[in-house]
Amino acid sequence: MANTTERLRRTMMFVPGNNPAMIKDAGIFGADSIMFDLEDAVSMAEKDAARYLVYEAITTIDYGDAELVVRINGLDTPYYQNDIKAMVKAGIDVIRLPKVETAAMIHELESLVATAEAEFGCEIGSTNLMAAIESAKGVVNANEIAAASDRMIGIALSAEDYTTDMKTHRYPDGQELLYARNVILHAARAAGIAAFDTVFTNMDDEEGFYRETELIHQLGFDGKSLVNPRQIAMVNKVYQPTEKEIRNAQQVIMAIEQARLKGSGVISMNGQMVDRPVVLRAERVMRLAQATNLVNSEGEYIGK
Ligand SMILES: CC(C)(COP(=O)(O)OP(=O)(O)OC[C@H]1O[C@@H](n2cnc3c(N)ncnc32)[C@H](O)[C@@H]1OP(=O)(O)O)[C@@H](O)C(=O)NCCC(=O)NCCSC(=O)C[C@@](O)(CC(=O)O)C(=O)O
Ligand SMILES: [Mg+2]
Repeated sequence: MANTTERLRRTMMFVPGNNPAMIKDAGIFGADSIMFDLEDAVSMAEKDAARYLVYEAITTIDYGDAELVVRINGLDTPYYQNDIKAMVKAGIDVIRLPKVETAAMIHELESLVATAEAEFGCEIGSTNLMAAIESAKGVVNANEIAAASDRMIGIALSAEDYTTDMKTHRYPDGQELLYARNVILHAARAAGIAAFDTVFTNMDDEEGFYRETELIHQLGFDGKSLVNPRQIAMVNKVYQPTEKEIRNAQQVIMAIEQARLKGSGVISMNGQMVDRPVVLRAERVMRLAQATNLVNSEGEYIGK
């Protein structure tokens, strides 16, 4: 079974591992996950210094409730083994492996992580994993990658490298990503793990950012990789359930309880059939509403 622990992962913000100022303040913006980058944001000359800096940050700075993720260097580099050792020793929550193309790559990562956990006296299995899919081969093998380990918490689309591999580039309507987004989403859902959409890199195009976030929310992604703190509030706004959705979810949950008391699993509410999938969706809306403080402990809508 995959690691299905459900936590909010709407926003996973990249923080360059060689930038002390950004690393120091990364916790103040309210990202669900902070992702320290040791890979493409860091030049070859700074790889060792960045690893050391990120290790120090994780072991000394209080990032509150944020999940701490590190994007290590790829398995085709001379850096990944030292990255894994240092990050496991630091007690990182999640290791994100870039440019994953096969399940065997996740197996190799898993084995090195287990060895490091044993070496540093960490609980075996305490380090979660995720994969970034950045090529056609990765998309083709997404099902096996998503199911490759019990430690996997999610898979992410990485559109900058992916569109390069596909001999195209990114367009405003995102048609070039439609197939990969759907494959990644289905692979994640089939494996019971999270799916993350790609970064949006034009900081001045707020309208484009909203359009893309609304699309991936509609498709069913858990969240998005981000490059800038200004993008966090915009994603949260799209992912926040509306008052109408919350009130409807409350009604659905009350209606089905009444139905169950009468021995039925299906009921009509305002002309709408309410059965198990409708109830599961309503429960998810309420979990999101609780996590975002839109309801009180009694489940009553309190807004913001
Ligand atoms: C984009 C920009 C240059 C814009 O600069 P700007 O100067 O316009 O930013 P401003 O908004 O003015 O900053 C206001 C204040 O926030 C601070 N601040 C900004 N960003 C912050 C941040 N990320 N973390 C903490 N703090 C931050 C800043 O220091 C300032 O603080 P202060 O001075 O105190 O006011 C900057 O954000 C940035 O460098 N981003 C990270 C870029 C990065 O990591 N790229 C690699 C990952 S993608 C990749 O590899 C492709 C991929 O692999 C992806 C995949 O796999 O998914 C694929 O293939 O698709
Ligand atoms: Mg990339």
